[in-house]
Amino acid sequence: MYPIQVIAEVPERTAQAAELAAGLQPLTADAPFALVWGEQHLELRKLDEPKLGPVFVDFVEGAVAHRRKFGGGRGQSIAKAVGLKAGANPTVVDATAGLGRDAFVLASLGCQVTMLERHPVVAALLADGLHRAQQDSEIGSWMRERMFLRPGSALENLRQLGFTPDVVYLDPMFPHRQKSALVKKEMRVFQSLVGADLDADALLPAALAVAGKRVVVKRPDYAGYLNEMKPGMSIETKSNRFDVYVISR
Ligand SMILES: C[S@@+](CC[C@H](N)C(=O)[O-])C[C@H]1O[C@@H](n2cnc3c(N)ncnc32)[C@H](O)[C@@H]1O
Repeated sequence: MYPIQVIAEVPERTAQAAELAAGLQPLTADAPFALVWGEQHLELRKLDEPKLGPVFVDFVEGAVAHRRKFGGGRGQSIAKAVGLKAGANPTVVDATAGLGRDAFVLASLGCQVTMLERHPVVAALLADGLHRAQQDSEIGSWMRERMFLRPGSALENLRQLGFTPDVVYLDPMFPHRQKSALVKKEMRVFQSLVGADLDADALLPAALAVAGKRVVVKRPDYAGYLNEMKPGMSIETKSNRFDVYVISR
């Protein structure tokens, strides 16, 4: 059961809200979370902590858009981790898509990225953000060609991809070490909805079985290796680590 209610704030969104609610059954009327369809977008609110603010996906003007314009381009650690080089744009399956930020960075650098997301609320937020970005006059054309979403469990979806991705990228939720007040407001709402991905270890063998060239796992710098498997190399950033498993078949 998802402790969430679906609300249409404007009449034009009533049908979409009803469709979404039907897919999320059963709902609880007094749920602490609400998915709210407003005029512009779909957003997640934590009703018992309104100060935390809403969570929604914005590839056009949000923080990821800023990073696309002013970030480190192909010199970024995530780009090096997936093997992006001049003339090499690997195809990527992001098997733990979340709010699609990492996937968007890779797509904006030229990768074709298929996102898998099992949490239906997160998948709904992602689908809305993707839809709006695909209509945008600046980024819409390449978004339509490079970013795709398949809702559902990665363990099943990875087996049924129908193609061999160069890279499978994993970033499962890890319990946060920082004091909760220090965690960004948006992340607190997201984390309290999704919780820790306690079954994450199983993703690594599943990813290694389908990736053509490498599997990349993003971890906080204080976390151990996923599935306790030592990677071939690690790329460290200020607070994260990209563990890279190169495939040799
Ligand atoms: C830490 S978030 C990913 C954040 C993402 N890298 C970003 O940049 O926005 C982890 C996400 O993976 C999803 N997830 C975890 N295990 C999964 C699985 N087996 N299949 C599909 N999605 C999964 C969770 O629901 C959660 O939304």
